[in-house]
Amino acid sequence: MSGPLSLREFEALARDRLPLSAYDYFAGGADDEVTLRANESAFARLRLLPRVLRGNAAPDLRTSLLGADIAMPVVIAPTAFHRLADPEGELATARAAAEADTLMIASMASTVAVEDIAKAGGADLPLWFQLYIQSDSKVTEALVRRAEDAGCRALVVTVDSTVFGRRERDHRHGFHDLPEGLYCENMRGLAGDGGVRPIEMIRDLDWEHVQRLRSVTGLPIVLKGLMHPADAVLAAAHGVSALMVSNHGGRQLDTVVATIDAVADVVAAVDIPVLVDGGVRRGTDVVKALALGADGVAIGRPVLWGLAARGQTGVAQVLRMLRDELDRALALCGCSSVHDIPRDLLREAPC
Ligand SMILES: Cc1cc2nc3c(=O)[nH]c(=O)nc-3n(C[C@H](O)[C@H](O)[C@H](O)COP(=O)(O)O)c2cc1C
Ligand SMILES: CC(C)CC(=O)C(=O)O
Repeated sequence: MSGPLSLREFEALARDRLPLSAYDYFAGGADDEVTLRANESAFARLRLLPRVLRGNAAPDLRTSLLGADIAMPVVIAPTAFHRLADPEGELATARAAAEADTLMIASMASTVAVEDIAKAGGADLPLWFQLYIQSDSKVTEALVRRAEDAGCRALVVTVDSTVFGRRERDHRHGFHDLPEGLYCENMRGLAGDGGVRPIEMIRDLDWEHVQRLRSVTGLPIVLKGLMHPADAVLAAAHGVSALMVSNHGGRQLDTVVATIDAVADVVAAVDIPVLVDGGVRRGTDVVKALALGADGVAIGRPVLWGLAARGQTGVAQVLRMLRDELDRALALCGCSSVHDIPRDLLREAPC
Protein backbone atom coordinates (compact mmCIF):
# COMPACT_ATOMS: atom_id res chain seq x y z
CA MET A 1 0.00 0.00 0.00
CA SER A 2 1.29 3.46 -0.84
CA GLY A 3 1.86 6.09 1.86
CA PRO A 4 -0.20 9.26 2.14
CA LEU A 5 -0.36 11.12 -1.17
CA SER A 6 -1.72 14.42 0.09
CA LEU A 7 -2.02 16.55 3.20
CA ARG A 8 -5.63 15.40 3.50
CA GLU A 9 -4.52 11.77 3.58
CA PHE A 10 -2.21 12.67 6.47
CA GLU A 11 -5.27 13.89 8.34
CA ALA A 12 -6.97 10.51 7.84
CA LEU A 13 -3.86 8.72 9.17
CA ALA A 14 -3.68 11.04 12.16
CA ARG A 15 -7.34 10.53 12.96
CA ASP A 16 -6.79 6.76 13.10
CA ARG A 17 -3.89 7.18 15.53
CA LEU A 18 -5.15 9.86 17.90
CA PRO A 19 -7.65 9.58 20.75
CA LEU A 20 -10.86 11.20 19.48
CA SER A 21 -10.63 14.02 22.06
CA ALA A 22 -7.14 15.00 20.79
CA TYR A 23 -8.15 14.67 17.13
CA ASP A 24 -11.19 16.88 17.75
CA TYR A 25 -9.12 19.46 19.66
CA PHE A 26 -6.78 19.75 16.68
CA ALA A 27 -9.41 19.53 13.95
CA GLY A 28 -12.22 21.54 15.48
CA GLY A 29 -13.36 25.12 15.13
CA ALA A 30 -15.64 27.53 16.96
CA ASP A 31 -19.42 27.23 17.12
CA ASP A 32 -20.85 25.93 13.82
CA GLU A 33 -17.39 25.75 12.20
CA VAL A 34 -18.56 27.94 9.30
CA THR A 35 -15.20 29.73 9.10
CA LEU A 36 -13.27 26.49 9.52
CA ARG A 37 -14.91 25.14 6.36
CA ALA A 38 -14.83 28.49 4.56
CA ASN A 39 -11.04 28.80 4.89
CA GLU A 40 -10.62 25.71 2.71
CA SER A 41 -13.57 26.15 0.38
CA ALA A 42 -12.63 29.74 -0.48
CA PHE A 43 -9.41 28.44 -2.02
CA ALA A 44 -11.41 26.04 -4.20
CA ARG A 45 -13.62 28.91 -5.38
CA LEU A 46 -10.57 30.73 -6.72
CA ARG A 47 -9.49 29.21 -10.04
CA LEU A 48 -6.25 29.50 -11.99
CA LEU A 49 -5.86 30.87 -15.51
CA PRO A 50 -2.35 29.70 -16.40
CA ARG A 51 0.06 31.04 -19.03
CA VAL A 52 1.85 28.65 -21.40
CA LEU A 53 4.95 28.46 -23.62
CA ARG A 54 7.05 30.54 -21.26
CA GLY A 55 10.07 28.26 -21.30
CA ASN A 56 10.92 28.46 -17.60
CA ALA A 57 13.51 26.27 -15.94
CA ALA A 58 12.75 24.93 -12.46
CA PRO A 59 10.91 27.69 -10.60
CA ASP A 60 12.78 29.39 -7.77
CA LEU A 61 10.92 28.79 -4.52
CA ARG A 62 13.30 30.51 -2.11
CA THR A 63 12.25 33.63 -0.30
CA SER A 64 13.09 35.71 2.73
CA LEU A 65 10.92 36.85 5.65
CA LEU A 66 12.17 39.54 8.05
CA GLY A 67 15.71 38.64 7.09
CA ALA A 68 15.32 34.86 7.30
CA ASP A 69 16.19 33.06 4.06
CA ILE A 70 13.96 30.02 3.63
CA ALA A 71 13.46 27.31 1.02
CA MET A 72 9.84 28.23 0.29
CA PRO A 73 7.18 30.74 1.33
CA VAL A 74 5.50 28.13 3.55
CA VAL A 75 6.16 28.31 7.29
CA ILE A 76 4.87 26.54 10.38
CA ALA A 77 2.05 28.37 12.16
CA PRO A 78 2.04 28.33 15.96
CA THR A 79 -0.09 25.51 17.31
CA ALA A 80 -0.38 24.41 20.92
CA PHE A 81 0.27 21.03 22.55
CA HIS A 82 2.40 19.08 20.03
CA ARG A 83 3.07 16.38 22.63
CA LEU A 84 -0.62 15.45 22.36
CA ALA A 85 0.26 14.33 18.82
CA ASP A 86 3.64 12.71 19.45
CA PRO A 87 5.83 12.14 22.53
CA GLU A 88 8.65 14.23 21.02
CA GLY A 89 6.19 17.05 20.37
CA GLU A 90 7.69 20.39 19.32
CA LEU A 91 11.21 18.89 19.28
CA ALA A 92 10.19 16.73 16.32
CA THR A 93 8.47 19.65 14.61
CA ALA A 94 11.55 21.86 14.97
CA ARG A 95 13.84 19.18 13.54
CA ALA A 96 11.51 18.72 10.57
CA ALA A 97 11.32 22.49 10.01
CA ALA A 98 15.12 22.66 10.01
CA GLU A 99 15.29 19.72 7.59
CA ALA A 100 12.86 21.53 5.26
CA ASP A 101 14.88 24.75 5.58
CA THR A 102 11.84 26.76 6.58
CA LEU A 103 10.71 28.82 9.56
CA MET A 104 8.84 27.71 12.66
CA ILE A 105 6.65 29.83 14.90
CA ALA A 106 6.64 28.22 18.34
CA SER A 107 3.39 28.56 20.27
CA MET A 108 3.52 30.11 23.71
CA ALA A 109 1.37 27.07 24.61
CA SER A 110 4.02 24.59 23.47
CA THR A 111 4.48 21.43 25.52
CA VAL A 112 8.28 21.77 25.19
CA ALA A 113 10.07 24.91 26.43
CA VAL A 114 11.10 27.37 23.72
CA GLU A 115 14.82 27.02 24.52
CA ASP A 116 14.60 23.26 23.97
CA ILE A 117 12.70 23.80 20.71
CA ALA A 118 15.47 26.17 19.62
CA LYS A 119 18.15 23.61 20.49
CA ALA A 120 16.34 20.86 18.58
CA GLY A 121 15.99 23.06 15.49
CA GLY A 122 19.62 24.17 15.63
CA ALA A 123 21.14 27.59 15.12
CA ASP A 124 20.10 27.77 11.46
CA LEU A 125 16.38 27.35 12.10
CA PRO A 126 14.63 30.72 12.05
CA LEU A 127 12.40 30.48 15.11
CA TRP A 128 9.72 33.03 16.00
CA PHE A 129 7.82 33.03 19.31
CA GLN A 130 4.06 33.44 19.45
CA LEU A 131 2.86 35.47 22.41
CA TYR A 132 -0.48 36.02 24.12
CA ILE A 133 -0.05 39.27 26.02
CA GLN A 134 -0.80 38.63 29.71
CA SER A 135 -2.55 40.95 32.17
CA ASP A 136 0.58 41.21 34.33
CA SER A 137 3.15 43.08 32.25
CA LYS A 138 5.98 41.45 34.25
CA VAL A 139 4.79 38.04 33.10
CA THR A 140 4.64 39.20 29.49
CA GLU A 141 8.15 40.61 29.84
CA ALA A 142 9.45 37.40 31.35
CA LEU A 143 8.09 35.52 28.34
CA VAL A 144 9.70 38.02 25.97
CA ARG A 145 13.10 37.59 27.73
CA ARG A 146 12.72 33.84 27.55
CA ALA A 147 12.06 34.00 23.79
CA GLU A 148 14.97 36.42 23.26
CA ASP A 149 17.34 34.27 25.31
CA ALA A 150 16.31 31.21 23.30
CA GLY A 151 17.36 33.02 20.11
CA CYS A 152 13.90 33.69 18.68
CA ARG A 153 14.07 36.24 15.89
CA ALA A 154 10.57 37.76 16.12
CA LEU A 155 7.55 37.92 18.41
CA VAL A 156 4.21 36.95 16.89
CA VAL A 157 1.50 38.56 18.98
CA THR A 158 -1.88 36.91 18.60
CA VAL A 159 -4.61 39.53 18.60
CA ASP A 160 -7.72 37.50 17.73
CA SER A 161 -8.12 35.96 21.17
CA THR A 162 -9.50 38.44 23.69
CA VAL A 163 -11.56 35.49 24.93
CA PHE A 164 -11.25 31.80 24.11
CA GLY A 165 -13.44 30.66 21.19
CA ARG A 166 -16.13 28.14 22.08
CA ARG A 167 -15.26 24.81 20.53
CA GLU A 168 -18.20 22.51 20.96
CA ARG A 169 -16.18 19.40 20.13
CA ASP A 170 -14.00 20.07 23.19
CA HIS A 171 -17.05 20.64 25.40
CA ARG A 172 -18.50 17.34 24.21
CA HIS A 173 -15.32 15.49 25.25
CA GLY A 174 -14.79 17.52 28.42
CA PHE A 175 -11.39 18.46 26.94
CA HIS A 176 -10.43 21.61 28.84
CA ASP A 177 -6.92 20.87 30.04
CA LEU A 178 -3.78 19.03 29.06
CA PRO A 179 -3.67 15.43 30.26
CA GLU A 180 -1.55 14.44 33.28
CA GLY A 181 2.17 14.93 32.64
CA LEU A 182 1.90 17.54 29.86
CA TYR A 183 2.34 21.25 30.58
CA CYS A 184 2.67 24.60 28.84
CA GLU A 185 6.41 24.60 29.53
CA ASN A 186 6.96 28.26 28.69
CA MET A 187 4.74 29.16 31.63
CA ARG A 188 6.79 27.10 34.11
CA GLY A 189 8.24 29.23 36.88
CA LEU A 190 5.81 32.07 36.21
CA ALA A 191 3.21 31.19 38.85
CA GLY A 192 3.66 32.73 42.32
CA ASP A 193 4.86 29.40 43.74
CA GLY A 194 7.25 28.83 40.84
CA GLY A 195 4.77 26.45 39.18
CA VAL A 196 3.16 26.53 35.75
CA ARG A 197 1.06 29.64 35.34
CA PRO A 198 -2.14 29.27 33.28
CA ILE A 199 -2.29 31.19 29.99
CA GLU A 200 -4.77 34.07 30.03
CA MET A 201 -6.73 35.69 27.25
CA ILE A 202 -7.22 39.36 28.04
CA ARG A 203 -10.33 41.27 27.03
CA ASP A 204 -8.78 44.73 27.29
CA LEU A 205 -6.04 44.06 24.73
CA ASP A 206 -5.39 47.27 22.77
CA TRP A 207 -2.77 49.26 20.84
CA GLU A 208 -1.17 50.42 24.08
CA HIS A 209 -0.18 46.84 24.79
CA VAL A 210 1.55 46.73 21.40
CA GLN A 211 3.30 50.02 22.15
CA ARG A 212 4.43 48.75 25.56
CA LEU A 213 5.77 45.59 23.99
CA ARG A 214 7.60 47.67 21.39
CA SER A 215 9.33 49.53 24.24
CA VAL A 216 10.60 46.38 26.00
CA THR A 217 12.06 44.44 23.08
CA GLY A 218 14.20 45.04 20.05
CA LEU A 219 12.72 42.02 18.30
CA PRO A 220 10.45 42.60 15.31
CA ILE A 221 6.77 42.36 16.23
CA VAL A 222 4.38 40.48 13.97
CA LEU A 223 0.63 40.76 14.60
CA LYS A 224 -1.32 37.57 14.00
CA GLY A 225 -5.07 37.36 13.69
CA LEU A 226 -5.69 40.67 12.04
CA MET A 227 -8.22 40.71 9.17
CA HIS A 228 -9.33 44.31 8.58
CA PRO A 229 -7.27 46.66 6.35
CA ALA A 230 -7.90 49.56 8.75
CA ASP A 231 -6.23 47.55 11.54
CA ALA A 232 -3.36 46.78 9.18
CA VAL A 233 -2.79 50.53 8.71
CA LEU A 234 -2.82 51.05 12.49
CA ALA A 235 -0.38 48.18 12.94
CA ALA A 236 2.11 49.71 10.52
CA ALA A 237 1.74 53.05 12.28
CA HIS A 238 2.59 51.34 15.59
CA GLY A 239 5.89 50.02 14.25
CA VAL A 240 4.74 46.46 13.62
CA SER A 241 7.13 44.67 11.24
CA ALA A 242 4.79 42.16 9.57
CA LEU A 243 1.23 40.85 9.68
CA MET A 244 -0.39 37.45 9.65
CA VAL A 245 -3.88 37.56 8.19
CA SER A 246 -5.50 34.80 10.22
CA ASN A 247 -8.79 33.82 11.82
CA HIS A 248 -7.04 31.29 14.04
CA GLY A 249 -8.06 28.46 11.72
CA GLY A 250 -11.74 29.17 12.42
CA ARG A 251 -11.27 28.50 16.15
CA GLN A 252 -12.11 31.92 17.58
CA LEU A 253 -14.93 34.02 16.09
CA ASP A 254 -17.12 31.88 13.85
CA THR A 255 -18.49 33.23 10.54
CA VAL A 256 -15.44 35.48 10.08
CA VAL A 257 -14.56 35.72 6.40
CA ALA A 258 -12.13 33.21 4.97
CA THR A 259 -8.57 34.49 5.23
CA ILE A 260 -7.87 34.17 1.52
CA ASP A 261 -10.81 36.55 0.93
CA ALA A 262 -9.31 39.12 3.32
CA VAL A 263 -5.66 39.08 2.36
CA ALA A 264 -5.66 41.28 -0.78
CA ASP A 265 -7.18 44.29 1.03
CA VAL A 266 -4.63 44.00 3.83
CA VAL A 267 -1.76 43.77 1.33
CA ALA A 268 -3.07 46.86 -0.45
CA ALA A 269 -3.24 48.83 2.81
CA VAL A 270 0.38 48.43 4.00
CA ASP A 271 4.01 48.23 2.90
CA ILE A 272 5.10 45.60 5.41
CA PRO A 273 5.25 41.83 4.74
CA VAL A 274 1.92 39.99 4.98
CA LEU A 275 1.54 36.28 5.68
CA VAL A 276 -1.73 34.41 5.59
CA ASP A 277 -2.86 31.18 7.23
CA GLY A 278 -6.03 29.10 7.28
CA GLY A 279 -7.02 26.24 5.00
CA VAL A 280 -3.77 25.95 3.01
CA ARG A 281 -3.73 22.31 1.94
CA ARG A 282 -2.27 22.30 -1.58
CA GLY A 283 0.56 23.89 -3.54
CA THR A 284 -2.08 25.63 -5.65
CA ASP A 285 -3.41 27.28 -2.46
CA VAL A 286 0.06 28.74 -1.88
CA VAL A 287 0.14 30.04 -5.46
CA LYS A 288 -3.25 31.71 -4.96
CA ALA A 289 -2.15 33.41 -1.72
CA LEU A 290 1.00 34.72 -3.40
CA ALA A 291 -0.97 35.90 -6.44
CA LEU A 292 -3.09 37.97 -4.04
CA GLY A 293 0.06 39.65 -2.77
CA ALA A 294 0.90 37.63 0.34
CA ASP A 295 4.60 37.17 1.08
CA GLY A 296 4.03 33.66 2.38
CA VAL A 297 1.60 31.27 4.02
CA ALA A 298 1.60 29.39 7.30
CA ILE A 299 0.15 25.94 7.93
CA GLY A 300 -1.33 24.79 11.23
CA ARG A 301 -3.24 21.51 11.23
CA PRO A 302 -1.30 19.76 8.43
CA VAL A 303 1.81 19.88 10.64
CA LEU A 304 -0.14 18.29 13.48
CA TRP A 305 -1.42 15.57 11.14
CA GLY A 306 2.12 14.80 9.97
CA LEU A 307 3.33 14.75 13.57
CA ALA A 308 0.55 12.47 14.80
CA ALA A 309 0.92 10.12 11.83
CA ARG A 310 4.71 9.74 11.72
CA GLY A 311 6.47 12.10 14.14
CA GLN A 312 9.36 14.13 12.72
CA THR A 313 9.30 12.13 9.47
CA GLY A 314 5.61 12.93 9.04
CA VAL A 315 6.12 16.67 9.47
CA ALA A 316 9.04 16.57 7.05
CA GLN A 317 6.88 14.68 4.54
CA VAL A 318 4.06 17.22 4.86
CA LEU A 319 6.49 20.08 4.19
CA ARG A 320 8.14 18.21 1.30
CA MET A 321 4.75 17.39 -0.23
CA LEU A 322 3.66 21.02 -0.16
CA ARG A 323 6.99 22.11 -1.60
CA ASP A 324 6.71 19.62 -4.47
CA GLU A 325 3.12 20.68 -5.14
CA LEU A 326 4.13 24.34 -5.15
CA ASP A 327 6.97 23.60 -7.59
CA ARG A 328 4.61 21.71 -9.92
CA ALA A 329 1.87 24.35 -9.71
CA LEU A 330 4.29 27.17 -10.55
CA ALA A 331 5.66 25.25 -13.53
CA LEU A 332 2.15 24.57 -14.82
CA CYS A 333 1.15 28.22 -14.30
CA GLY A 334 4.15 29.44 -16.30
CA CYS A 335 5.72 31.24 -13.33
CA SER A 336 9.51 31.40 -12.95
CA SER A 337 9.59 32.04 -9.21
CA VAL A 338 7.48 32.67 -6.13
CA HIS A 339 8.11 36.37 -6.76
CA ASP A 340 6.66 36.23 -10.26
CA ILE A 341 3.01 35.30 -9.74
CA PRO A 342 0.67 37.77 -11.42
CA ARG A 343 -2.70 38.67 -9.97
CA ASP A 344 -4.35 37.92 -13.32
CA LEU A 345 -3.61 34.24 -12.73
CA LEU A 346 -6.78 34.15 -10.64
CA ARG A 347 -10.44 33.99 -11.57
CA GLU A 348 -13.50 33.57 -9.36
CA ALA A 349 -15.38 30.37 -10.22
CA PRO A 350 -18.89 31.04 -11.49
CA CYS A 351 -21.46 30.29 -8.76
C1 LIG B 1 -4.76 22.73 17.49
C2 LIG B 1 -4.45 24.17 17.21
C3 LIG B 1 -3.80 24.93 18.16
C4 LIG B 1 -3.50 26.27 17.89
N1 LIG B 1 -2.80 26.96 18.81
C5 LIG B 1 -2.47 28.25 18.56
C6 LIG B 1 -1.68 28.98 19.49
O1 LIG B 1 -1.24 28.46 20.51
N2 LIG B 1 -1.41 30.27 19.19
C7 LIG B 1 -1.86 30.88 18.04
O2 LIG B 1 -1.61 32.05 17.83
N3 LIG B 1 -2.59 30.19 17.15
C8 LIG B 1 -2.89 28.89 17.38
N4 LIG B 1 -3.60 28.20 16.45
C9 LIG B 1 -3.95 28.83 15.15
C10 LIG B 1 -2.85 28.58 14.11
O3 LIG B 1 -1.70 29.35 14.40
C11 LIG B 1 -3.30 28.95 12.69
O4 LIG B 1 -3.80 30.26 12.70
C12 LIG B 1 -4.34 28.01 12.10
O5 LIG B 1 -4.11 26.68 12.52
C13 LIG B 1 -4.26 28.08 10.57
O6 LIG B 1 -5.23 27.29 10.00
P1 LIG B 1 -4.99 25.80 9.43
O7 LIG B 1 -4.95 24.91 10.62
O8 LIG B 1 -6.19 25.59 8.58
O9 LIG B 1 -3.69 25.79 8.66
C14 LIG B 1 -3.91 26.86 16.68
C15 LIG B 1 -4.56 26.09 15.73
C16 LIG B 1 -4.83 24.76 15.97
C17 LIG B 1 -5.51 23.95 14.91
C1 LIG C 1 -3.87 26.83 24.48
C2 LIG C 1 -4.62 27.66 23.48
C3 LIG C 1 -4.52 29.08 23.87
C4 LIG C 1 -4.13 27.35 22.11
C5 LIG C 1 -4.94 27.94 20.98
O1 LIG C 1 -4.74 29.06 20.59
C6 LIG C 1 -5.94 27.13 20.32
O2 LIG C 1 -6.28 26.04 20.78
O3 LIG C 1 -6.47 27.60 19.27
